[in-house]
Amino acid sequence: MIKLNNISKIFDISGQKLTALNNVSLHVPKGQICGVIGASGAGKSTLIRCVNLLERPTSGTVVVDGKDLTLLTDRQLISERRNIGMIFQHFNLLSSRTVFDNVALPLELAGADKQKILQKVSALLALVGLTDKQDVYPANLSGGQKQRVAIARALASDPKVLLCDEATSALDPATTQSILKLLKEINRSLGITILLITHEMDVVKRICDQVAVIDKGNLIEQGSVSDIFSNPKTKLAQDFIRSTFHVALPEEYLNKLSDTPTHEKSWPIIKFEFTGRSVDAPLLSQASRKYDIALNILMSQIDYAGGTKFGFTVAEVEGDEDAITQAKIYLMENNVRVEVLGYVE
Ligand SMILES: Nc1ncnc2c1ncn2[C@@H]1O[C@H](COP(=O)(O)OP(=O)(O)OP(=O)(O)O)[C@@H](O)[C@H]1O
Repeated sequence: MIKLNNISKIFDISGQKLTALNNVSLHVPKGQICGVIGASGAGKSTLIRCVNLLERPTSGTVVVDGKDLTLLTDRQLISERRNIGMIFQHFNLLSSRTVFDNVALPLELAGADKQKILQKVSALLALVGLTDKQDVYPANLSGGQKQRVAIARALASDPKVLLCDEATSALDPATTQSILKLLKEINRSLGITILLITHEMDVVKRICDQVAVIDKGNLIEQGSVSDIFSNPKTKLAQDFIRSTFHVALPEEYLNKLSDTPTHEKSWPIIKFEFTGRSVDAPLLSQASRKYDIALNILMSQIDYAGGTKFGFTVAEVEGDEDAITQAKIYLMENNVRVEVLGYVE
């Protein structure tokens, strides 16, 4: 549905060339949700803006629903853009218009009659759960409600594609979850293809089918969410996945932690990280039994993304030094990442 072929975008800033996108190719099949993740300045906004030619690529082609947008006249482009809805981090609602009138705007611009507008806007407000807010002005809405209005407005022209530019970055975690749920519902019920950009792997984990990692204008890794989560190849992808887990040891342990064992009963605190490649078996119990070591679990977070189980467990490991080494080797052989965080008495 979306095909970016060898897109490059070079900005000219007072004679200085800045390559924001370097030969990027991305294909999002119909009905899929694809997330592009990257750090600040990586080129995410430029990439998503190239899809509806808000930003015209310096080279490469943009094909949406079989049409190469780079070949269209301005007039044809305006018409084709009706197929591509877009929502933004800061909602971009018109403050002088009510909720109803904001959603009605694209229909008015397309010359729809009053009856059609009433019917369509009412249905969209019901879809996003804002029927009771139709006469309210944006200033009197919460961030989540504003984004719902923006989603309804983006859907008014029955787009085939929805572009989401950091759509949840200005929202608190609970509201983020509710907006992501709404986007997933829209994707499923209306079959809309979604391309979103984000700097949070949590967003990708929640709703995406595919993910692409962008770094300094280059797409350095892409694939299905389950593939990338189970076998991230680049350090950046690994770091993004790790960032979805928060290793926060209890204060008491942090204060007692030293880099080296201080005496013979100084036990290691070990982080065991499970990826999709880890053998799906009770590995920690097996290691504990096999090598006669005791695991005092301090924290554990296991999650699923794209059907893959991953996460980590942090434990104080008590036992003979050789036994602990053997257990570590056993776990590593089963694709568990093992990291000694320090030692406690
Ligand atoms: N209109 C522009 N003119 C000149 N340079 C630009 C323009 N838009 C973006 N850039 C530059 O292109 C690079 C990529 O910017 P972009 O906004 O796409 O990154 P991003 O990943 O979306 O970052 P953020 O998450 O901070 O929004 C940056 O170095 C930025 O300064």
